[in-house]
Amino acid sequence: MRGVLGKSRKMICSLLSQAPVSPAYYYRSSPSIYKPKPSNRFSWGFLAPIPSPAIRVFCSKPGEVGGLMASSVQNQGSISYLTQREAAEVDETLMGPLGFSVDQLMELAGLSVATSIAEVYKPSEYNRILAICGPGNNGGDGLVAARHLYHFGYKPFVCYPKRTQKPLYSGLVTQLESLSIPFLSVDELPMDLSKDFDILVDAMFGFSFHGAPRPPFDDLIKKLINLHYYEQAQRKSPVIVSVDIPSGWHVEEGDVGGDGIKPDMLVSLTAPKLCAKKFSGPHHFLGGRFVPPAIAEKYKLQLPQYPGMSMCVRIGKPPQIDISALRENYISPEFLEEQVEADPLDQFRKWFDDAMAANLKEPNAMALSTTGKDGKPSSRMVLLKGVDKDGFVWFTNYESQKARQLSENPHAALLFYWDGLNRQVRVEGSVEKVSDEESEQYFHSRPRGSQLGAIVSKQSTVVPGRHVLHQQYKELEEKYSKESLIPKPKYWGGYRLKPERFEFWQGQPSRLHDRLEYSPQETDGKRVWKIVRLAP
Ligand SMILES: NC(=O)C1=CN([C@@H]2O[C@H](COP(=O)(O)OP(=O)(O)OC[C@H]3O[C@@H](n4cnc5c(N)ncnc54)[C@H](OP(=O)(O)O)[C@@H]3O)[C@@H](O)[C@H]2O)[C@H](O)CC1
Ligand SMILES: Cc1cc2nc3c(=O)[nH]c(=O)nc-3n(C[C@H](O)[C@H](O)[C@H](O)COP(=O)(O)O)c2cc1C
Ligand SMILES: Cc1ncc(COP(=O)(O)O)c(C=O)c1O
Ligand SMILES: [K+]
Repeated sequence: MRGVLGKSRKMICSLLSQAPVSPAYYYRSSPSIYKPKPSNRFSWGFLAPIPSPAIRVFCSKPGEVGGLMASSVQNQGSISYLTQREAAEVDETLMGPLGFSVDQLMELAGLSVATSIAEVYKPSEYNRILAICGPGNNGGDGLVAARHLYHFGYKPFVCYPKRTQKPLYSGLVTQLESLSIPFLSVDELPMDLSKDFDILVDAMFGFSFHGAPRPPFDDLIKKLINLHYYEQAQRKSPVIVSVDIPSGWHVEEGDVGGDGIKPDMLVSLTAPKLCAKKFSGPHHFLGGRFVPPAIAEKYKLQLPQYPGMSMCVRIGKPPQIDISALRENYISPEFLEEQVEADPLDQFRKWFDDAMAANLKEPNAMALSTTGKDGKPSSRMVLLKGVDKDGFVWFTNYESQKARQLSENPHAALLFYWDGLNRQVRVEGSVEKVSDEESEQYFHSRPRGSQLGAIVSKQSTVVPGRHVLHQQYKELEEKYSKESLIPKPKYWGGYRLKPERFEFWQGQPSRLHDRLEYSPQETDGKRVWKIVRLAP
């Protein structure tokens, strides 16, 4: 089967560098979550999937995103809590026999704080951040977090009233100044923080706090406490994110008098401290993904698994989900008629290259919708395995539901959704089977396991149990030793959709999306594509 482009990824990326905007300009108000770089070579016709961590998020109110699910959700009862002495000991061990420097730990701790914030609070709704940094390492975490949050697209400010000239800290200050991040003195802070900031990062004190807060931190802590009364008066107030310990709380007994700050988020570092048991805010995260087994064993740490490559993990359950508030506010470059390719296939290739360059997961995954003679539509995901001037190709079982419907009604719709770029592409047309040669060639290009799977699976029929499939698979594995050719089943092969309509959709703010439709017109006996803009 001929693919259309045999371009290497390098060539595609260099093409992209001439593109008016790079994928980085496509902006969803969703947090920047690290995605691994793809390792697979890319060429048209045979596209390999790109692994990336499965991350699902839920939100609880406009602009607020819940948190990581799956293995990160733990019953808080099974979590360990460190005493103040244990916390100090762990740090000493990490920075002594275990070879870490305080710079490294502070960098990782600050990054954990920033990623925890980004998991929950979208920069489009919670953009202005004030990091209040104390005189010790907790303050250093705050300085590091401010720098990362700047690069995540937030607008950070820093209040760092008691500075030390230690190179580590003055270096952090220089880094922030080089980004023109404003430093505000205590006197420069507004009396009422609620109007000027969306997030307050409490990086004043960590596990070395003791006694009563001394100036100027006593007043700063009071400012944060007062916000709680605004909240009670139903006034919008900034969320408070406490680093490691809610400042002013007793490191072990917590908010002893009950009149301390009430953070919305607590980012415990390395492991939660005893005071975290008294934390009742909606978002408790763990950061500091550097705990070696020696420490975990010594302190019998029970901690949630970090998912994928994430630098933070939620402790406990995300807050109740308000599904109606689940939305992204798409911000993208405008998509204009004068910019697009005359041939929709060229336009598709351009957008597909962008999706590949943006490292989106399986950009060749598409929803395939079919309808049989009963007029009842059905949809499912399939993988695009080739596209050229003749059409869009996928492979499947010729006795499945989709196959039955296509035999009754040989028309279908394809839908690509490239979320990282706020884009969807719709392709509709008539469908026919590809040649046996194409099916044979593709079938034998698949991993042997997939070939055996295709034989085993009477796709879309009822099976008594998964063990039946696995037993049959095992028998076939023995039957077809490593070298022998696995015969393609007659009931397996490809389909090609010959496009009769395309629509390219680019998400825009306020739902005023760009939609450009291509439909075929006969002009002087030639088929040309007419391009119109559809209302969003
Ligand atoms: N393992 C990790 O993930 C790492 C976490 N880190 C962070 O470091 C803090 C602990 O840092 P440390 O410097 O030991 O302590 P603090 O940041 O809590 O603060 C110490 C300074 O605060 C002063 N202090 C103490 N009590 C008061 C008070 N009541 N009023 C005013 N000032 C106070 C204290 O002064 P002293 O005179 O008491 O010495 C210090 O100047 C930990 O919690 C993490 O956030 C690191 O990043 C390393 C890795
Ligand atoms: C991302 C993804 C890609 C898929 N790709 C294919 C494919 O290329 N071919 C296929 O037969 N099934 C594929 N499937 C499985 C189909 O979604 C579906 O379960 C199966 O084809 C049966 O559909 P049917 O009963 O409607 O025919 C894929 C599923 C997912 C989630
Ligand atoms: C059941 C099934 N058949 C076929 C395919 C086509 O893809 P591949 O050849 O890469 O397995 C897929 C892909 O997910 C699939 O799930
Ligand atoms: K703190």
